[in-house]
Amino acid sequence: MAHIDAGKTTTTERILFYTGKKYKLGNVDDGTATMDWMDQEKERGITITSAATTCFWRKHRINIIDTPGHVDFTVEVERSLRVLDGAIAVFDAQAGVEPQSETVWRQANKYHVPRIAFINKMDKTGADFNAAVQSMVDRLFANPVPLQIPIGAESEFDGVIDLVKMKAIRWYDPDGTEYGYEEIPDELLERAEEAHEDLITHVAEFDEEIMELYLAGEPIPEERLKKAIRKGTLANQIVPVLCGSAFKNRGVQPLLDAIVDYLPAPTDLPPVKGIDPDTQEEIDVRPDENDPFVGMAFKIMVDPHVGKVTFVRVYSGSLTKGSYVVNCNKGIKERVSRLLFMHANQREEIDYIRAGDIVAMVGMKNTMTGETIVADGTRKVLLEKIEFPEPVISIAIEAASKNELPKLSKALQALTEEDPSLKTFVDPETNETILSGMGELHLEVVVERIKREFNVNLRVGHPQVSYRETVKQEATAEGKYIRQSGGRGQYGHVVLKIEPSKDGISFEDKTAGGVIPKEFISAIEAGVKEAALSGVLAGYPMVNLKISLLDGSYHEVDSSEMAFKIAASMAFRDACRKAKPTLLEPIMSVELTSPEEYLGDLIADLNSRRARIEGFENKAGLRIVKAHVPLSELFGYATVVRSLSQGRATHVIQFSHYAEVPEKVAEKILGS
Ligand SMILES: Nc1nc2c(ncn2[C@@H]2O[C@H](COP(=O)(O)OP(=O)(O)OP(=O)(O)O)[C@@H](O)[C@H]2O)c(=O)[nH]1
Repeated sequence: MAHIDAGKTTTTERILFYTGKKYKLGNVDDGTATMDWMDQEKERGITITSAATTCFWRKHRINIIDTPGHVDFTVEVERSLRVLDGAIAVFDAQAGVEPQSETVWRQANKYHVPRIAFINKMDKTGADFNAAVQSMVDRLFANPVPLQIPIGAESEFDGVIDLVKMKAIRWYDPDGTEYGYEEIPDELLERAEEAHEDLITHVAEFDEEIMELYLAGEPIPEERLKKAIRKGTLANQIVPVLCGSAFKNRGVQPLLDAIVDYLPAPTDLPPVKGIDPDTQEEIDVRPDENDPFVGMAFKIMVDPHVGKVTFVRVYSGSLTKGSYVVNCNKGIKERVSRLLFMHANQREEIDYIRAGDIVAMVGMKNTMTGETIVADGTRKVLLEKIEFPEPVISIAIEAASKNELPKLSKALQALTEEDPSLKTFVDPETNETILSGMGELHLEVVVERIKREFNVNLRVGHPQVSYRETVKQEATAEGKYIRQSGGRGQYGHVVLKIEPSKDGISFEDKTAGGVIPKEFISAIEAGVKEAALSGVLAGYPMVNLKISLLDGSYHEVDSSEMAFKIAASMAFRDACRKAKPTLLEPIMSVELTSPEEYLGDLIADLNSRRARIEGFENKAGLRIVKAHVPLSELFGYATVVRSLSQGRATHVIQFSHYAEVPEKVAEKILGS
């Protein structure tokens, strides 16, 4: 995981090369990287989807997911961190911690994922190992502990010093396959000894035995030190730091050693908590092959050769191909016809999987990302869902001719199944198909895929902001849906209160004494939630509402779920109109990095975009500006930054929060 361009894909490629899964070195720059298999990834030189792959090192199986660095594809990072047990955070030795690394670091914190840091690009001009490590402290509040220091930097970079073994490691051929341990060069001995002592004092903070040995001035055996580093890493108390240059084939084998030595095996982890969907009781899901099978689907992909595959992390038990599983979220049975290990763009058929594996399943039809599957006939378990952010930006698309409509709908179904941050719907007013996603690049990539992979000619509108609606005060309203025109009538009657809340939409039944029979309450809730999908101001989805059902009445014969649903929707819309409805817009956090001389112009420009400047920082001779800016003001921003700074400023935009649209601006949006 890392910021865009830190070198994740290059590092992963090297790992595949040295572990023997690939016989030729692939490069991102000439489009031969195996991990970036989608055409657009090769053309754009970025990772878009995260491919899962398996390799072996020192008799350990390592499952790797190479994640994208661009903010528009954070869902890939989110789901990968949700199912992986450890992470390598790759940093650029010259740039240090960059904005997107902060985001992924927070995501890894959320899932308590132990990490190792790899300071890559030690060969690059301006590479500075110590500054990069310090930036982990300053910007990530991490506790980095170097296990290596570099020998030289920039074009002089020539290997690393292993502070655990207290040896130098040097590589002897351009491919980096031959390497060996040597004595530490004299001129670096003093620095290495200081760094070694630093390592020990760090580890001694949480390992008493090492503290005692250290205080007594006794040598600490290598194995003992490694054990302590492993303990600290697993407990997320320290982050071991290594360095190298993936591009120049230096430093990757020790990184593989560190994965084996310091990152957890599935069996090192505490049981995962699940719940029984029927009784809501908590269940411990243990990483034990002999327990019943429990797995989580975390990615759906259409593989060009095998068709639809579902990537599953196995948390417990084992499964053979051809077995039936039960999807506990949907209560349906699915058959797993084939099991595959994916090696980037190749696949290996297997018969049997077990706890800890990450595997591609073929045959499941209805299981979606984030759903739990168990072996048929065993206890049901629900694992915690994966959270995905809401899309903030939309475009209208249209098939160029009617004949292409079936292909378009097939494309949309496949792509939304694959990508939970992509939403699509038909605008009832204009009849246009709307695609909503995380950013301009995200939607651009999706549109290209529809054109190329599904062969649909498309007309594409301009990007639009996904607004939301909410209310500013409390209001109560009544909804009656009563029809008595011969035969069986309709009778639904509810009184609802709505009020602003912090997030989401919640519904509570506050009626007592059966004024409305239980079986209609869920129809009322469904009616309210459906109505909330399009707000009363301009039809945008409503958020941040608490809805209470206060009162109502029913009719012995005429009441039906449908009648209550309609009554609820009427009451809800009426209450919203009374409760000061208001428009919300997505606010993005923008981080600009620029040489001082362009700062004035860039800030003046930001101010013209309703920006709120949050602060300034200095880093490596550059100025960093942090600001909050409404998304509607940011279309085409990249071009402006480029021209105002002669291409020398860079920026990162990511979603921050929703905020009320100022009245003047809202009038314009609603009037249009
Ligand atoms: N000098 C130098 N360049 C490197 C090194 N590693 C990677 N690069 C270059 O940095 C660029 C980005 O590398 P990638 O491996 O695509 O980076 P990434 O982190 O996977 O990028 P995204 O997937 O798009 O987020 C490419 O041009 C690489 O050749 C390195 O060790 N030294």
